[in-house]
Amino acid sequence: MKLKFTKMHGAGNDFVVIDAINQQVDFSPAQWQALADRRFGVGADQMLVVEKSTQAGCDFRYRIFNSDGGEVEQCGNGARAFVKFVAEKGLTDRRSIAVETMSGVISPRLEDDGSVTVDMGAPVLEPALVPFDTEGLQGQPEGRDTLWPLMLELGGEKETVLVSVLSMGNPHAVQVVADTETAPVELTGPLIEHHPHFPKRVNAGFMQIVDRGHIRLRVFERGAGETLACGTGACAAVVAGIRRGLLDSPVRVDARGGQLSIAWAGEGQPVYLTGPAVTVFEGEIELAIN
Ligand SMILES: N[C@H](CCC[C@H](N)C(=O)O)C(=O)O
Repeated sequence: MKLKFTKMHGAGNDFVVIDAINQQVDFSPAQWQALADRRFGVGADQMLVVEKSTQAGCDFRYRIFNSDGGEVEQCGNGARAFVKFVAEKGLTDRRSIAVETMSGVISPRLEDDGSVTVDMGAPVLEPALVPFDTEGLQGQPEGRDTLWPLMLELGGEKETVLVSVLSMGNPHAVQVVADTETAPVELTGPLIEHHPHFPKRVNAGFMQIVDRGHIRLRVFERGAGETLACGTGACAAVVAGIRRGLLDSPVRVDARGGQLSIAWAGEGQPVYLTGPAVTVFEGEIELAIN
């Protein structure tokens, strides 16, 4: 079957965006993986699916599939591409929309300068809801945050990393490192992603504090590996840094693929993510796997 898609990115985190209102889209994990493959398919970190919402007050439903084929709860960079896509395709004449996701309603808004600001909702800080199993772990309070020790096994060597754990609808484990460029992201990222204390796996963030309003961030994403930017990862890192007393809102986040800005007014308040959304090309693909 032929599928129309739009290739987009948000600060280098790249997406295949699909209108499932005017096309029939019902793929298996294997088909999503095939679409995301950078050699045999279109190639993307995530696939974003646009549907009509049945939820009162919502304009659209937004489904997200990682390049490993798994459906997930949230994607911040994708939310910016989503609102640009529906505006460009004439699926709405509104610049600010309410979008239903697996983890609740988010509200992206197209700004006059072409950037997009997304109300990502409030962070979830209760470990059990992340979900994170704290059984057998001794948390260490730091400010209003708690640092949790994760034991990692690396080539027979044991290493413990201290992480902040929270959810932006999807799970995040964030650690502070001296220098993101020399941080062992490729080595420890997968070990954290698959750590047994995270029953749904986890996105692993590596944050370098530049000053109280500026961080550098790399994220080894659940189900996608390291990406050039992670919107929910940027939200999680800034929330963790503010709770630890290391950062003041708003915070500039330098990802490898571009710059994001995060604002958070504190406990119970929504996190605002601002950044670019770029359309790269339109395409059509005949999906071989049925
Ligand atoms: N890999 C993430 C989903 C994509 C998040 C990221 N691309 C963003 O911009 O938030 C997860 O499994 O939770």
